[in-house]
Amino acid sequence: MRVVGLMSGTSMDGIDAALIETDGDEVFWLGPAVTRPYDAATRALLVAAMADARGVNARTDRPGVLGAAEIRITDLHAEAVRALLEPLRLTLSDIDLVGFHGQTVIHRPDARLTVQIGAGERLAKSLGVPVMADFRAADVAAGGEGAPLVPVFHQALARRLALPRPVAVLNVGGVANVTVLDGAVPPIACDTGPGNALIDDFLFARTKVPYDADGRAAARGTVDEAWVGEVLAHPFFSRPAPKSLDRNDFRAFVTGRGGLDGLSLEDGAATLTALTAASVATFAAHLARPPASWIVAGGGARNPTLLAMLTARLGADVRTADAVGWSADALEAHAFGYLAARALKGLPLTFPTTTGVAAPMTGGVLFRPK
Ligand SMILES: Nc1ncnc2c1ncn2[C@@H]1O[C@H](COP(=O)(O)OP(=O)(O)OP(=O)(O)O)[C@@H](O)[C@H]1O
Ligand SMILES: CC(=O)N[C@H]1[C@@H]2OC[C@@H](O2)[C@@H](O)[C@@H]1O[C@H](C)C(=O)O
Repeated sequence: MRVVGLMSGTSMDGIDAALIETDGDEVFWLGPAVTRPYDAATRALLVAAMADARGVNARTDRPGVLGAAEIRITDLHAEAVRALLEPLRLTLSDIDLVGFHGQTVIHRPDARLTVQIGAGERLAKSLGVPVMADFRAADVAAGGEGAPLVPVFHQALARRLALPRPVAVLNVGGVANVTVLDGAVPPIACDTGPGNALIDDFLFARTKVPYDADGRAAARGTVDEAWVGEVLAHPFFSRPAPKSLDRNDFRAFVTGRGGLDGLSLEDGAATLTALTAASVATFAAHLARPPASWIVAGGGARNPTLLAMLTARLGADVRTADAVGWSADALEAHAFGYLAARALKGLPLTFPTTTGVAAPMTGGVLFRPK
């Protein structure tokens, strides 16, 4: 199948669209990708939608601006698909399926609630292509964490890699999540803690620049190790996998810990970057067999200061997804193309060791164009 995967992650920076060829088991081709950044108005609408989402009790509730945000992002996803295909001289009739993650606005697996806005039916109608959406709902309804979903894709990709095992694939988006692959054993996976979200928020509050470009501010700063240690004392970090996070959970991690107000821009950025690296190292320290090789994807792979801190704190080989022939920027979009193909075939997406669901299960909701 030739599938377009679509991801709009917790950083709310835009939409990634990527082509993939797969039968839902093997990955035959990781194709080209595009990123369509959100404009300021869309980002503001999503921030407002996330605030309104706190009033959601059922998956179908759309209070406040949620309904408007859902239509806006659905139409932007349709544009992203067209923008991906046009330069490749492909048309929509060349595409078998679209995997549409949508935008997470609330994730509370403890309350069996996770909502990704994005109207599958509207997208299928607009594109004239079947759309697989709502990937997390079935797992959460069955008592799973609903995240991470990418481990089964990491496992398929890593089969071909000649790297010392165990291999860990670390995605550093707004939230960071990891998959540990160790031979035939099912992958162990979970969210590890903050990825870039706290760094982004801190940089924006201080400078109105939305992220620490190339980790430059952090590279000049000194880490407040005591603060990092205090945050890591939060029970989330010692809880064994599986476990997942909502972007809003981070507030609880840092509240009441003195904040970083007294630190310079550089020291604050260094401390938050170290927190991301240290939370990954804390996870690794709890494993029976710590990974020998780490592959880093997501926006964090572009941050050399973070990569250096990960190398230092993990004491293992750390390389980027690009360095092993994958795409650090498009890996999640590729993943949702792969997951869509699996879901179409009824193959499992989630497992007891990835989301804590009782038995392997498939997911996704298929929308056919009328
Ligand atoms: N050159 C760079 N230097 C430092 N950080 C960068 C760079 N490029 C991207 N980033 C970081 O990566 C973030 C975007 O990462 P990514 O697109 O992987 O997140 P996401 O997919 O939205 O999140 P998630 O995986 O949590 O859903 C940006 O917000 C920024 O913090
Ligand atoms: C609820 C939700 O959208 N979670 C995202 C988020 O962003 C990163 C991390 O937290 C991960 O668990 C998940 O996305 C990836 C793609 C996943 O499900 O594998």
